[in-house]
Amino acid sequence: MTYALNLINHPLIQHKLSLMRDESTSTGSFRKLLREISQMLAYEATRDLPIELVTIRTPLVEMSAPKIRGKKLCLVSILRAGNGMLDGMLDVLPAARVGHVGLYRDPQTLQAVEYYFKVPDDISARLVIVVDPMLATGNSAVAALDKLKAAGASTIKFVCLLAAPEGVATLQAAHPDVQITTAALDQGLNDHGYILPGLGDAGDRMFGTK
Ligand SMILES: O=P(O)(O)OC[C@H]1O[C@H](OP(=O)(O)OP(=O)(O)O)[C@H](O)[C@@H]1O
Ligand SMILES: O=c1cc[nH]c(=O)[nH]1
Ligand SMILES: [Mg+2]
Repeated sequence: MTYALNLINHPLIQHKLSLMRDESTSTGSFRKLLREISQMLAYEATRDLPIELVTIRTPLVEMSAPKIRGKKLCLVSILRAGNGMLDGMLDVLPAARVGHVGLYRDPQTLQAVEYYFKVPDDISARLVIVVDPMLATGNSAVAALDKLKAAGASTIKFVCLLAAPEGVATLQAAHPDVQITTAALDQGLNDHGYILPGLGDAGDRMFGTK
């Protein structure tokens, strides 16, 4: 079974995303907006977490109260740009463990090149939420998920800000068990593998490196 794309059409997210796309938006605003949108995407991506009723005492009475049941969380950031989403996700999910996958996209081949990999030892026992703002060709996401599954991860979600149809198709073909949540599905890729209309290079805009 392949998960349907989880496209989040919330007006607040769409408004903030339009500000991020605007080329005149400053580095500081870009970072702040990505953090805010990621808080909301964390909320949407965890909508289906199972809950159980546990007995607690309020200051007045005993009650059966809902709490999240099942696997604990591990957020995984695809460096560098994933770190901009990680901050917002951790605002909402502060107890989550965190892993990092260092990947950059070779500008000629558009293949992902790995330079770092560090995840919690107990990743196989956790629900893994992988974050990267851009799903373009899908090569980086597929490479990250290949490595995470090899390290034992078995329940994985992927959350991004912008997706190209090509990237969604590639990721769903390689990892049909992974649900993709995104704030927008754009038109496609240009000749250099950039998302159109997109927002440019997410890492460079977030860190001011160009
Ligand atoms: O779907 P793909 O075609 O693989 O492209 C998406 C990747 O490109 C960007 O990273 P980049 O390689 O620019 O690295 P950076 O985050 O360090 O800037 C982005 O953050 C994704 O990881
Ligand atoms: O449009 C794109 C594609 C890949 N990486 C980016 O940062 N932006
Ligand atoms: Mg980049």
